[in-house]
Order: sequence, then C-alpha cells, then structure tokens
Amino acid sequence: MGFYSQTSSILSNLLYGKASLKSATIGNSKIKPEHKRRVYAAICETLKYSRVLLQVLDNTKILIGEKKILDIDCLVALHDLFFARGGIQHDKQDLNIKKLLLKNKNILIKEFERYKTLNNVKSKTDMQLEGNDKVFIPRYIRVNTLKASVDNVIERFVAEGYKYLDTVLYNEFEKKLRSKKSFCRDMDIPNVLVFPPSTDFHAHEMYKSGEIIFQDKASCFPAYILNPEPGSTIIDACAAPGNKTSHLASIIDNQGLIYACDLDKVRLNVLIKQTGIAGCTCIEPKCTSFLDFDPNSVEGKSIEYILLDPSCSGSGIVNRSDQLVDSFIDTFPNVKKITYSTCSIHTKENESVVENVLSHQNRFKLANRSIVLSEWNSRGIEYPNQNIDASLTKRELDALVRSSPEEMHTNGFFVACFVDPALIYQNEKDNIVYNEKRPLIDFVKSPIATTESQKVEVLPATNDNASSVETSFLVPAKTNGGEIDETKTLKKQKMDESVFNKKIESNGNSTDNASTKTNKKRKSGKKKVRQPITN
Ligand SMILES: C[S@@+](CC[C@H](N)C(=O)[O-])C[C@H]1O[C@@H](n2cnc3c(N)ncnc32)[C@H](O)[C@@H]1O
Repeated sequence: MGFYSQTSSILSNLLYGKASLKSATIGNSKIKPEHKRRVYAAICETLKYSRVLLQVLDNTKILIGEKKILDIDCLVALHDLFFARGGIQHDKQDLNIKKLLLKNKNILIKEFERYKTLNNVKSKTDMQLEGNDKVFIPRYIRVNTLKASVDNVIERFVAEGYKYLDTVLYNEFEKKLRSKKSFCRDMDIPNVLVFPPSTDFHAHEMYKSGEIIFQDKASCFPAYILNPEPGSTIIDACAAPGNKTSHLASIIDNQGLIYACDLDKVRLNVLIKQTGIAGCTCIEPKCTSFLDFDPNSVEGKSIEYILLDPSCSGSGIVNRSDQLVDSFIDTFPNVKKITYSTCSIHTKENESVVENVLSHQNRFKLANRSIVLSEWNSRGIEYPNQNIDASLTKRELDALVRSSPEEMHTNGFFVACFVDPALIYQNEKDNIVYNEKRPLIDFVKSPIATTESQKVEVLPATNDNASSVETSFLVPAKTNGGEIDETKTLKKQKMDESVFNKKIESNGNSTDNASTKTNKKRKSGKKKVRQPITN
C-alpha cells in the first residue's frame, strides 16, 4: 500500500471521528513499526492544515468528474505539495493521486496563493486549526425500549450517582458534559442519552442485559426517519451488525417483520446474537445480497419499508450506490418509503447518489424536510456537478440530512428519505419535494459486484465487543489499498459459516431470540424454520 493511500485512509477515520490519533497511527498494527513515526507526523501536519487544503481543493474543482479519487485521498499529498521541502514524494505507488495533483499543480498553487491573499495569511500558523477546533463526540446510548423505558433507565443512572441535566441542546454538549458523571437526554432523537466521551459502560448490567445499546446518535437517524408503523414489513438491506435493525424492531415494538439481509455471515452472526440480547423477536436474518431478494415473491410483495445503509468510502461501493438504490426503487411494488444512509461525508456517496436516483426513475420522490428531522440544522450541501439540469434544487438539498463531528458532535453521517406518493397516506402528500422539471435520463446498468470484494473483517461475535463491532464497520474498509487481508477474512468466514448454519438450523438459543416469532401480519401461526440464503 502506498504512503499516500495509507495515510489518507487513516485520516479519513480520524475525520469521521472513528479512531483516536494515537490508536490510528502508533497503535496501528497494519503500519510497519519503522514507518509509524513518519505516518504519525504526516497525519498531524496534514490535520493542522486540513481546512485550507480542503478549501483549495474544492475551489479548483479538479475533482469534478473524477470517479475514483475522493478529496480526502489527496490531502496528505497536497500537504506535501504546499508545505514539504521536497514536494510530493517520489516512489512508484499512489500514481493516480500524484498524477492528478501534478497535472493540476499550477492551478493548485495559484489557488493556494489566492487563499493566502484573501485570508490575509502572514505565516503558516495563520492557516493552522486551533485547539478549540478539535471535535467533541459524546458517548451516545440508545435505550432499548423493548426491554426498558427511558425514564426507568434515567432513574437507575441517577441512583448510581450520575447527575441528570435537563434540556441540553447539542451545541451545549461540550460545555455541559464536562463532569464525568453527568448526562442528559438527546433533544433530537427519542430514547437517546448523552454522556461524556470517556464514559465506558461495557461492564454495566444494563448493557449486558440489552437494555441500553451503544449507538452513535447519527446512526439512529435512518430508523427514526423511516418510522415504520407497528405491523409493517421491512427490509434492512445491509443490516449487520444490526444496530439499526434492533432500532427498527423497537420502533415497531416487535410487531411486524424485518428481513435483515447481509452478505457477510460473520457479521450477520453478530446481528443474530446482538438482536437476541436486545429481545428482538420480529427479525428474519438472511445471509444474502439484498439484490437477490425477489421483489415478485410473496415476501417481496409484502415489503413496505426499506432501510438501505450500504458500506461506503473506499469499500468499492462509491460508484455503485446509485445503481443499488435504483434497483431497489424500481422493483418492489409496495414499498412506500426508503431511507438511504451512509457514514460518509463525501458528496459522491451522498448528494450525487440522490441526484442519480431522482434522474433515473420517476416513481420515488424525496420526502420533504418537514418529515426528515426538520429541526436538524445540517442539511445537504452543493456539490461539483457536470449536469446542471439534473442537479439537486435548494429544496431537495434541504430535504437531506447530514451530520459531522465538528458541527453536530456525531460521527459523519448522511440520510435521504424517498417516498412513493402513490402509496403514502393522502395527508402525507404535502411532505414530498416535487421537481417536475428534472429530465429523466436512461440508466445504463453495469454489473454490480456483490460478493467478496465488499466483505470486511470483523471482530469475533461476543457481547463484550459489540461496540467495537460498531467501530469496525464504521471505519471505512479500503479494498484497493490492501488494508484488509481478504484471504484471512474469507478463511474466517468459512470457519464461522458452519457455526452460523448450525445455529440457524437448530434454532438454538441466540437464533431463537433473533428469529421471527409472533407477527401480526402473518396469518399462519406456524414457526418458520429459517434458512440462510447463500450466494
Ligand atoms: C455500513 S454496514 C451496515 C451497518 C448496519 N446497518 C448497522 O446499523 O449495524 C454495511 C453492511 O452492508 C453489507 N453489505 C454490503 N453489500 C451488501 C449487499 N449487496 N447485500 C447485503 N449486504 C451487503 C456489509 O457486509 C456490511 O455489513
């Protein structure tokens, strides 16, 4: 793996708030010991100037039309171009990044000089981020309402000596959650509690019993926005390790049916275990690509809601997300609402995907801001676009939800909500953003790879590492840079496969808990023996 690819992947984790500087560099076993200090120094330096680097890159628009390189991939090399004595490093790796920057070297330097003039920069220090620019991400806990009420959980924490603070807004978290033993209720998402970042509840009884779940606030957005009613039939399309699945189960109060699809058996195994601990009884796990779910089968026709939360950033999905969403939207006849979410901050994986979806089909429209976290201030952003006619309007951008560590104190996140106007209730029809003018463009579908290349390595499925599992999937998995040892991953999956199949077939304890039981919508009272669909 080249130096620039490796450092940019680490940088991306840091900017998303998914790792600390030390653990991502000095404590990172994937970096050769002799390179650790150099990587650490490069990251520190680049982070210091990240604001100006991003701004210059954005202003030059050199990434427009660039399919494989994201802005974050260029930051360390751009830092070297502007600040390092020898400029961009000479070696045989990272050719694409280097080619792009060197081809545009003059434009970049000119824009950098313009930035300095406009911002009255007198020395390098004027361009550095200040100490108070560092991000503050609290420890978020979702109360699992299948097992406990939020009031009861608050009471129990108070009884343990925690100080409950009333009505704290997200922009006051940093100021008010200074004391280790203070906490508050989140004002945006029901049943979410907010603690200081260093809080660790891994050993807490309420965590072990599944009454509280570690889930970043932004990761609660999709299920909350989808808001299915009890009795609904839902696909959680990229479900593992299952935080959003258990959130959906608690929203429908276990009444209904959730097909939880995931390609990765190991991760699906974690989902089965975790949703079992959480007391979910309305989940049917399927070890399959969601694209293999037959929309015209009886099951397919019953689907009303879809939560689509694919892997993003470097996992290879970047140029396919639009097609993935599109293939879902086109096919399921009775789907009325779909959320598309990513833990990415890149417009290519977010706003551009939404634009593509709206440009290639006519059935689904964007749900209006009024039903998509209307009070949330961080919305869709403008993005480099070659096709002005197709670009999202201000109202459409306003219908999208974004979140970032710096501004909103959560991990980086994005959500769009699509609705079928013909299927939603009459009184909800004002909640749609129509854009009649958008020209429809034929969608040329290219084959979608849905197998090994997307699989990511996970930790063993134990209750104790549930939060690490959350971290492991949030950390973008670079497949192109060799950060993941595919052979190891596959071996591990093979080993876990037999355990998984045994569990499914025998309807063992944890499987039982996670399986579909009483479902108001299902007429037959018979218990179905679930079979994983394998590819
Ligand atoms: C971002 S993670 C999902 C996190 C999950 N929604 C949660 O909240 O816990 C993406 C997941 O999508 C799965 N995946 C990727 N492509 C898929 C496909 N075509 N069908 C089903 N699952 C897929 C990956 O194995 C990975 O577990």
